Amino acid sequence: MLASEIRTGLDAAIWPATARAEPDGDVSIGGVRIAALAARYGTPLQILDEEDVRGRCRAFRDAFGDAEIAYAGKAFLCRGMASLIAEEGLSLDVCSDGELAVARAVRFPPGRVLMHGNAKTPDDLRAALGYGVGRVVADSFSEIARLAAAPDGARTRMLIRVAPGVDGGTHAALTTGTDGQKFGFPLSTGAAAEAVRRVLGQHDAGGRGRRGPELAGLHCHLGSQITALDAFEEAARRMVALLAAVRDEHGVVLPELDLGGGFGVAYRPGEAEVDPRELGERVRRAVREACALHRLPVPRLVLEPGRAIAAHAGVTAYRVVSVKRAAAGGVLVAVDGGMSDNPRPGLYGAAYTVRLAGRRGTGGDRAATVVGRHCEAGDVLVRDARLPADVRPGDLLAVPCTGAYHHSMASNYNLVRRPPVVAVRDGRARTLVRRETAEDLLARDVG
Ligand SMILES: Cc1ncc(COP(=O)(O)O)c(C=O)c1O
Ligand SMILES: N[C@@H](CCCC[NH3+])C(=O)O
Repeated sequence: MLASEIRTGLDAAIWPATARAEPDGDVSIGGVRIAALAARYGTPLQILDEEDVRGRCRAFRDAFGDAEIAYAGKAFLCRGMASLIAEEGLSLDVCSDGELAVARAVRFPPGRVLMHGNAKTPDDLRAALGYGVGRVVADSFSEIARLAAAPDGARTRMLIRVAPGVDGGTHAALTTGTDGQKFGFPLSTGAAAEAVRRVLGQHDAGGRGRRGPELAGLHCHLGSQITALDAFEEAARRMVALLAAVRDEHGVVLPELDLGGGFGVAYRPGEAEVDPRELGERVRRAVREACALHRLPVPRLVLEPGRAIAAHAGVTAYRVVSVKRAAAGGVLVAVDGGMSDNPRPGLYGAAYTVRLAGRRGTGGDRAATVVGRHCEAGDVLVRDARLPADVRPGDLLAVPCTGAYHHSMASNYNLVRRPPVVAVRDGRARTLVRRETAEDLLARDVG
């Protein structure tokens, strides 16, 4: 056991920073016990450790010096989270007018908002330009033309999203830096250089000064849940080479280089995870060295971590509804949530750990599969789990590392109501997002 594990009784690499195993078998987070939270808010319940989020924001800021750290809101966004991100001095990456509406609701500083998306709708762009976001990350030639033609277009700043042809070795559905996927302008085909040409070509058209947005720099994002640091280094080198090619062709030194996010986290003990400090050292060194090679000034870096900020802060508490003996041995433990609050096992084969909370189990552990309540045989939350032999209906189970891409990807499948998100800190809990009600479900059903 690691020293940290002995101190908290939990694997610190998996559980939130303030999580503690209590002597009676319960788990507390932010000084509040899961059993107390479940009694007050019901289950399923998504718990967010505020200290954990803040600590990870600071770790990224410390690791990257004067770089801009933009939290990727797609991982988990609500007003409380946006405020916390703003307080910690991070910027915010949004990818829809819906995410922007949340930023707007807390008056997130517009200059620190980046708008992404491979298919931004007219509403997305209107909202971005209307709010005066700091950068729009252009993803297609038609978007470049639309921005040039937009009434507010000339007042915004733009990054061009490049697919640098680097494979981060993650799940195919999460790979976004290679050729042949839908995001960005491929480097290999010359499309990225052509995108730069189009934007800069608008600037001196007819000697009338700049039409369309100012080109602030280049962007790439290799994908998500990547742990190979050499992939980020290689992308940095290729992107700096493109910055140098832009300088050589146009005489323009672009000031910003956004290397995206995608930093992988450990969901289970022993899994690899990106250490922000090591990432910062290696990526900054790769950029510095590439800039020296090309005799370029070092651009201002932007990083966009989503999962690495939010994942570990989240724990989902479920109530056991039934326990069945499984034909293949062990037990099937069915809980009151499932693929509607965590679609990741079904989508990516994602694996989790689970633990009994609220009491101490007896009789040793046995093999268990934790399944959800939905009408699909594939609604499995945790495979290959081990749970106390006496686990029974009414028990609480806690699944760690559910802070990113859980609430944000939750659905109403089977018209199940989405769970609340409750932030905990210093012995207090506060609702960030309340539980959905039957009235909520019926509110849009106007037929
Ligand atoms: C453009 C962009 N930036 C940042 C992220 C955040 O990724 P992650 O949550 O893996 O850090 C994503 C999602 O993969 C993205 O599409
Ligand atoms: N939804 C994915 C991550 C997608 C990243 C967004 N660009 C996941 O849960 O792992």
